[in-house]
This record gives sequence, C-alpha cells and structure tokens, in this order.
Amino acid sequence: MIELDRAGRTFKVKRNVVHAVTDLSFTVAEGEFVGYLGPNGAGKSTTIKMLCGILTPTSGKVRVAGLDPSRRRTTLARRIGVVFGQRTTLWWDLPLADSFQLIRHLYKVDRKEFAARLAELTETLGLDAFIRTPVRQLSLGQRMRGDLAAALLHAPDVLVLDEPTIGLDVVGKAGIRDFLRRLNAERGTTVLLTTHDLGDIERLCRRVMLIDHGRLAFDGTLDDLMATAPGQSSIEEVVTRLYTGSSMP
Ligand SMILES: Nc1ncnc2c1ncn2[C@@H]1O[C@H](COP(=O)(O)OP(=O)(O)OP(=O)(O)O)[C@@H](O)[C@H]1O
Repeated sequence: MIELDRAGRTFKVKRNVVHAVTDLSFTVAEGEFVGYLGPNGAGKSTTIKMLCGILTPTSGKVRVAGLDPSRRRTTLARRIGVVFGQRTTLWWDLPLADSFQLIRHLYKVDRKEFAARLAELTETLGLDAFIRTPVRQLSLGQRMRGDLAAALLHAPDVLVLDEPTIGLDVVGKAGIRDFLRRLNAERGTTVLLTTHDLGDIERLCRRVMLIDHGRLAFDGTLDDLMATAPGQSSIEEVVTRLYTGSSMP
C-alpha cells in the first residue's frame, strides 16, 4: 500500500542543503497499523508530505496505492486520507456539516454513500452535539474528531496521521485511539501514525518504524523495539535510549 525505495528529500536553505530524509526504504502492507516515531526534526512530516504528494522526493521512489503521489495527487486523493493534528483541513467559518458537504462535492462522493458514511462517522465519533457549530468555535478534541471524519468521508484505503492526539485530554485520546483501532480492525484501513505520544504507539501499533536524522533507524514489532534495550521496562526508556544513545536521566 505504501512503498518507499531509497527516497530522499533535501531543502536548500541559503547556501546550505538540509537532508530532511535520506535513502529511506520501507513498505507498509494493506491493513497494517504502523507507528512512525522519531525525535523533533527527524524527517517524519517530510515523509508524510511526500506520501500525500505535497512534496516531491529529490531522489528515490515513493508509491502509495501504486501511484506516484506528486504526479498523481488528484487520483491519489481518492485513496488516501490525511490528518495533520496541528492544522485543520476544515473551513474555519463554516459549521462542520457544511465542511463535510463541500468535501462530498470535492471528492464527488455518491450522495447515498456519503449519507451512510456520515451517519456512521457521526455515531462512532460522537459528532452530533457539535456538527452545526462553526469550526472556529470547536474545542481541540471536537475539531480533531471533525478532521478525522473529514479525512474518512471518501472511504480511503490508507489513512496517514500526523499527531492526531496532540493536546487532547485522556478521555479525548482514548476516544480517538478506540476509533482508530476499530477502523483498522473492522474496515481494514491501512494506518500510518506519526506521534510523540508513546501511549498511542503502545496501544495501537503492532509495528513501529523509527526515523532519526532522516534515516530509518528501527523497523520491527513493539516487542522487537522493547528488546533493543534489555533491562528497560518502559517504552519511554527504550525510545529515549534510541533517540539519544543513552538511558533516561
Ligand atoms: N520547507 C523546509 N525548508 C527547509 N528545511 C526544512 C523544511 N521542511 C523541513 N525542513 C527540515 O527538515 C528536517 C526534517 O523536518 P521534519 O519537519 O520532517 O521533521 P519532523 O520529524 O516532522 O519533526 P517534528 O517532530 O519536530 O515535527 C528538519 O531539519 C527541518 O528543519
């Protein structure tokens, strides 16, 4: 479903070249739920932007659902859903329901299918209480649920999430996690989840990839990840060791 073959992305900043992602190769199969971890500035968002076609790789190959994202961005948009936790894709001044209608038109979703999907998402994400509220008046947790629904209205095969639980309280996080777990288990939607919240990783991901300085530093199961640091009992300790090369202070 997702395939990177020695993908790289550089940025020119004045006279310097920043290597945001270097020689990155991995595949994510249909139906997988994969956590994508890495310290600040490791290259996670750059990877995600290459996956949805916002950025073109400067070397190597990226394929999502068999498509080259930067060349086939419109076609790919029908197969992929993307949520950037720090930024909404909804229309700020419109009620959530109107944003959803605009998305229906943009993605040319059949009216009946749309109604059925919206009813299901309204129920599972508990949107009813605020679906008529303008997006700018929503709380962060409500807005995130709205963004998730918006990303799923066209029933994409793959969902890419960039920090979907950032800033949410424990109840809000639990709701989003439960929703994502069911989406993957019941619908078979492939999920790539970028997060700094290791609780998200522990509770949701069978497989974890870790990127550091733009390169893949680890790819394996959660158990494999824990085994990289024998004697460390928490995922925080293990990940700290991987990020810094030493254990937690
Ligand atoms: N548009 C850009 N121009 C120049 N440099 C960039 C640009 N976008 C990203 N970078 C650089 O590329 C590197 C990777 O950034 P990226 O945003 O992918 O990291 P990240 O892993 O998502 O970090 P964070 O966890 O802090 O969000 C960083 O050094 C960043 O400064």
